[in-house]
Amino acid sequence: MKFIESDNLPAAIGPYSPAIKVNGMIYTSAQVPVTLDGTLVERDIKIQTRQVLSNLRTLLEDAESGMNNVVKVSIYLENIEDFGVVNVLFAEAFGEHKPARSTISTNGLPMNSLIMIDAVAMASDYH
Ligand SMILES: C=C(N)C(=O)O
Repeated sequence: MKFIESDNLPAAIGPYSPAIKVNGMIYTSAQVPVTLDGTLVERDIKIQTRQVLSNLRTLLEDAESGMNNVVKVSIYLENIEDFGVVNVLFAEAFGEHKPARSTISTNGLPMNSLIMIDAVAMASDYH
């Protein structure tokens, strides 16, 4: 098992690793909509979704994987009404690649975020 850290991402906001690599697979922690310096972006679902997807992309690339290697995504929303907007931005981020996905709305997210996303992906050296 390898603990993945990245200098290109904000620090974890709790006692967990950004991602773990095991058996050729990358398991990411849920990404929150914060910038590299740890600042929470504006409380707007489009801005927060783009930041989370950007953080996820950076994390996966630093873990020798990538968006096209993603197998499963989990999305956590504060408001299920944001589902449609998130779908549009999700499709932009993943393009033709369509991972398996689950989306749930929750009663509150860390840092009062509107969205968090985590993923399971194949590492590029997976056989
Ligand atoms: C933000 C998280 N991934 C967490 O608190 O688990």
